Amino acid sequence: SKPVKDKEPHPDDLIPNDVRDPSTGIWYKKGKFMGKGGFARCYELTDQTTQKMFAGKIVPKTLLQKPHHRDKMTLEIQIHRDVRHQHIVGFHSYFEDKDFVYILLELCRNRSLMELQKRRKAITEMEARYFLKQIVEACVYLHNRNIIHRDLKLSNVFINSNMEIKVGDFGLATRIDFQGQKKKTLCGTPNYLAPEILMKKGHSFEVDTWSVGCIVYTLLVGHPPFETTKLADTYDKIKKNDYKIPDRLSNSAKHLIELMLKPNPLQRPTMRAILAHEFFTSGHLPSHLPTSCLTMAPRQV
Ligand SMILES: COc1cc(C(=O)NC2CCN(C)CC2)ccc1Nc1cc2c(cn1)c(C)nn2-c1cc(Cl)cc(-c2ccccc2C(N)=O)c1
Repeated sequence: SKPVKDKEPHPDDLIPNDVRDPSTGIWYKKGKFMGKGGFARCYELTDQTTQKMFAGKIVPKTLLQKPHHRDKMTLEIQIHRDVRHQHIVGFHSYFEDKDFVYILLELCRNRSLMELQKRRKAITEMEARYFLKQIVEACVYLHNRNIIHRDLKLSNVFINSNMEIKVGDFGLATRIDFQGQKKKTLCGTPNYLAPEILMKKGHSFEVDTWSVGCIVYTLLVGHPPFETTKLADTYDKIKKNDYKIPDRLSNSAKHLIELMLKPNPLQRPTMRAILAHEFFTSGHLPSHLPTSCLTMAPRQV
């Protein structure tokens, strides 16, 4: 008879309940499992001295054996630890023990735009204006520092307890080393893939504009612009720039989406130009949103 494969220990069981940062001596208690992405599992981690809570991204070193994977993790940490902005997830610290790498990040108690969009489907233009402004401000900051995020998507745009946006997950981010440099490779699959990456034409900052265009479209329409049931068909639609904007959207929203989803990257607006677009002045731009927006549309004034 076939030998019964002894049950793999569940990854949770292997992560200690209490972890210590060797460089500070601070102990953290592992709390609730919050999600997983790529090689990482995310748990609440509480500083035992201050009781401050963090989102702890924990990566087993068994998954970082290949130098290529280790280098990617190192690059993610190097880029994220050097940025600091109101609308970018705060990087607190990172450390490792025998078995794991721990990255302590700003905890966003209202999760991400992915959960909000799943629950709400299409949100109002006023809410989209509010979220888009903060996402683009984070991108202006990153692009000014020659950093391309390359994986802007709903689940990487987090929402804190004040309903403020925090862009996170620098796992596919890269630095431009000189003016005009075009990146040729990208290992990983961004969710909202720009055509120039698909067609391997070399890419730069404009891929972030494309991704943010897909985010705005998805928030206002209720589904992604190029979504199909098969990945090959989605790639086909991206290459053909085959998408439709429903008439119910305002002209300024339609115009902005069309600009951000231009097939030719050189025709897409820079992040700073997006902030100057009439979409932001064509309707109310709230300074805050109530948490009720996570589950229902705000009353239209
Ligand atoms: C209290 O704060 C949170 C609660 C929850 C929560 O209650 N999740 C439950 C969903 C239902 N299941 C059954 C149980 C868990 C999720 C995210 C939170 N906040 C949070 C997460 C964060 C960060 C900051 N804040 C940062 C920075 N990175 N991540 C992060 C990291 C990784 Cl590796 C994966 C994901 C993730 C994975 C898959 C889907 C969604 C996500 C997602 N975007 O939350 C998120």
